[in-house]
Amino acid sequence: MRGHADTDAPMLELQGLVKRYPTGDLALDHVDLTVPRGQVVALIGPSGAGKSTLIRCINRLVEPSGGDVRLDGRSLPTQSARELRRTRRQLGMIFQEYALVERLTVMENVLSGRLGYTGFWRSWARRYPQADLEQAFYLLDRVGLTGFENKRADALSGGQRQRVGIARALMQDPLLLLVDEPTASLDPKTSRQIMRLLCEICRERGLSAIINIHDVALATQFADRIVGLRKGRLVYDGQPAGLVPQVLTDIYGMEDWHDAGHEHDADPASDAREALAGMPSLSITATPADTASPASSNDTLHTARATA
Ligand SMILES: Nc1ncnc2c1ncn2[C@@H]1O[C@H](COP(=O)(O)OP(=O)(O)OP(=O)(O)O)[C@@H](O)[C@H]1O
Repeated sequence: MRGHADTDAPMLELQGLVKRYPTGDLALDHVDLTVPRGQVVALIGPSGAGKSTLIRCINRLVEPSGGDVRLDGRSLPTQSARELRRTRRQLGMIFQEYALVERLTVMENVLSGRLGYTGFWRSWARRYPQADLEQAFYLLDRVGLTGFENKRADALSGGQRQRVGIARALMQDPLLLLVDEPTASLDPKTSRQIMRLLCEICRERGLSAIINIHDVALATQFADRIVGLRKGRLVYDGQPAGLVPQVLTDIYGMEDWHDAGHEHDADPASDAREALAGMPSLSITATPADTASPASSNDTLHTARATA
């Protein structure tokens, strides 16, 4: 890994983060979150909870309305455009829709991760330093795409495209990965493979990540920590094992979570069985609501629980 800062600060700190859109929607309502180095956080919550907004406020694709975002000790909201460009190099973004350049090859797409370092003209002339080329080959091998270097992006499957997206983000040598619904367009088996790959790579590299993901089973299986958002507020912050039915109700609202496992068990498709094997959150056994306490003492949790 190259060029990482060496401070004792947490990798990411959100302090009282607020986002109110011009329409009046309050998407984030004073969110506090600290992510240490090397931790993989899954961000879950119902549609409209503010997950994408939170991810985008970190790299200022969406401008926060209030509060602070600190990356490795440096505050982002006040950075000038020039400083922000530099900071964004250190934030690897992986999108649901891959955001590849369709007519470029896999190798060119991966190398575009170095754009922020190499400069436009050098990239345009396709003159990348040897070290970047070697790194791109290495990363393509790591994500399982050796031999695909010269394929055009538009000739790839969804899973292969997401692997390119991961390699491209890693090419930036980021401090933090921001991952927005990486599996939303993928089948269950591919989703699981992609989530496993992402989390393995983070662990290998000591890389922190925030992954916005709808699939609670994948989140609990692969992430170190779960953060649940509801109506822009943090209502769960703790271990995957703490996602008991009462907590799921706090996050998503009323539902019979005990039935969820049975539905999945009944799925006849073998891919789905493979994808769903060993899902901790969906093999939940009945836990009395009054003993179901998440691993966090976050105050907003109790507020939200009271209103759930
Ligand atoms: N560009 C926008 N302008 C106005 N309101 C917005 C905008 N983007 C999001 N919102 C609102 O902000 C709230 C949070 O939206 P956001 O997309 O962050 O939620 P989400 O949890 O990512 O949802 P989903 O899981 O459906 O993607 C919602 O009420 C949404 O309608």
